Parts: sequence; C-alpha cells; structure tokens
Amino acid sequence: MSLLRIRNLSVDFATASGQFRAVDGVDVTLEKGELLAIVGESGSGKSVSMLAVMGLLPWTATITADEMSFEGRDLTKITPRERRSIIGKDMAMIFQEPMSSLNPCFTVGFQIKEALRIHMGMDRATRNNRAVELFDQVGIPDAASRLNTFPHQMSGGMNQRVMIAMAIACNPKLLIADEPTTALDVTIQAQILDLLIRLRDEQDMGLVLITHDMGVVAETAERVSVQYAGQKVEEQPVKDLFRHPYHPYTSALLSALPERATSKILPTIPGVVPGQFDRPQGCLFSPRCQFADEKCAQTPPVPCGPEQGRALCHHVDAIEAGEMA
Ligand SMILES: Nc1ncnc2c1ncn2[C@@H]1O[C@H](COP(=O)(O)OP(=O)(O)OP(=O)(O)O)[C@@H](O)[C@H]1O
Repeated sequence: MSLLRIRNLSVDFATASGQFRAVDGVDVTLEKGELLAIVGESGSGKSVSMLAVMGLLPWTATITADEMSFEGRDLTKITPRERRSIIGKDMAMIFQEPMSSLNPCFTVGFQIKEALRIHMGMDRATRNNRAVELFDQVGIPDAASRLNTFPHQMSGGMNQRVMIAMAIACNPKLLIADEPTTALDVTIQAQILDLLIRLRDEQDMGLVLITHDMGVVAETAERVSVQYAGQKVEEQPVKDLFRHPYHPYTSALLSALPERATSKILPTIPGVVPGQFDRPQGCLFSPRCQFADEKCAQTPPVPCGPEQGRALCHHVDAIEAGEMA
C-alpha cells in the first residue's frame, strides 16, 4: 500500500472572472520513506495540488479526484474531525516563508508545545522536554532558552528550522516541503536541505519537495514529477530524467541549468505559464515549445508509457528520432 496515492486530481477556483483550473488531472504516488520532487515554474499548480491533499484550500476551490488516499484512507471521504487528527500529525507541511507561517504573537516554544499538546496529549514537562529535543534535532543552538523567543527575534534560517521542528514534532509519516529554502540565502539553503534529508532517513518518512530549482532536485530527490500549467508533463527517477528527458519542457528546464550551459548566456524558455485567459486549446506548452505544430495547437496530448516518462507530448518519438529539429 502506497503512503500517498492520488489519481486524476483537479482543482478549480471560482474567481470574479469565472472558473480557473489550477490543477488538471494530476497523479502522484509516494511510498514510505521516499523522496519525490515536484518541479515546475511559478504557477504550475505545485502548491495547490499539495494544499488540496492537506485540505488547506479556501472554499472557492473545487477539488475532484478519482482517488486521494493516505495509507489507504480515502481523504475525500474523511470527516473534518478525522482530517484534523491526521493533518499536522501524520501529514505535515512546511512553507516557503517561515515568518508568515509562524504566529508573531506567541513564542516559538509555545507554538511547538501547542502542537504536542493537541496531537500527542503530552503533559507540560514532557512537552517542554520534547520541544528542547526537537530544537536540538533541527540544529537550533541553545535550544532551551530559544523556546522563549518570538519569531521576529530569530533569523529566517532559524525560523525555518522552527517550522521544520513543528512539522516533525508528531513524527509525521509524510512531510510536504513547499519551497522550504527559497527565502533563505544559499549556505542556509544547503543546511536546510541536508536537514530534511537526514530527518527523512532517520524517521523513514515520505518527503515531497516542491521546488522550481532543478539543481536542488539533482542533489536530493529520488523521483521527479514535472508539472506545467497544472498538468504533470513527465515523471522519472532523478538519474533517468537528467540523462534522458522526454518532454520538451523538461529538456528546456534542464538546459537552463548553469552547469549545462554551452554559452555565456543561459538559455531561457520564452513566454510564461498560461493563466486563466490564455490557456491554449491543445498542448498547454505548445505556445512556448520549439517543436510545436498544428496538432499540438489543436489537440490535447495523452501521456506516453512509463518507459518514456509518461511524457505528455504528441511528438516524443519524432523528437527522439531527430525528425522535429
Ligand atoms: N486561492 C486562489 N484563487 C485563485 N487562483 C489561485 C488561488 N491559489 C492559487 N491560484 C492560482 O493557481 C495557479 C497555481 O498556483 P500554485 O501556487 O500552485 O503554483 P506553483 O506552481 O506552486 O507556483 P509557485 O512556485 O509560485 O508557488 C496559479 O495560477 C495561481 O495564481
């Protein structure tokens, strides 16, 4: 039984200017202890798909899925009470901006102990000991006295460690990290990623890492799912994806990596991810794809087989054969 299994997930938002499909038929499978990276540019629906799993989307969102299960439990059918007992305990999520996720009015110690009180039912002394232990575990120096500080008295990196400590406080089986290092400087980024991977190894939890950074993916993940405009366009083990991407969007993302650059100017992908009003009729990547033809513009593609990374493209074979150059 998979830890997380999602089939054909779609999310539509009701907006002042009509319905907007932010996630379109996405599948995600995660096994116990596995590290899956979800990559894609801003606006590709990475966060919304995981917020749907966590039940954290606003009322304007309509979620549909053929299956959305956690350890075999159907997340679409559980009561709000059951959901509250799972979220923050068995399933936890950390966000990009620690300062906007922590409550500025309470000390970080109060916030972590509150999670331990509600989910683990620990008494005051046990909560305090566990909070110190967690701060030590995530590398916060002088843990006991740090419990009494407010978020604004700590650096961004330390606050992100507090967020991680809170997320792992109840030994979650699944941790979703939504661009956990984007707001941090490069040296701290590496420390936070190392910390997440170490915790994954120690606690054997499933980890979903949402990022737009292919460099981070190369260093951390085991499997990669590439999302574009709300759709999954390719999925492969990380080594295979870097060696042989099948979807032109994946190839373009990889070509934009500085270490793969063949000239002084890094290649970019022209244009932007389509929004509510400029969604193409056929392949959503077609307006930006160098291989797109009339068929791509008119007809939505269906995914290829697993041997071709389930690439959502009409021309995988022809591109490989060099017929579309
Ligand atoms: N509450 C909302 N109402 C309407 N549209 C929304 C809402 N939340 C997100 N969206 C839209 O859904 C799309 C996908 O957003 P999402 O945040 O999942 O993208 P992302 O791939 O995670 O990007 P980023 O890297 O910037 O977080 C975007 O076009 C966004 O504007």
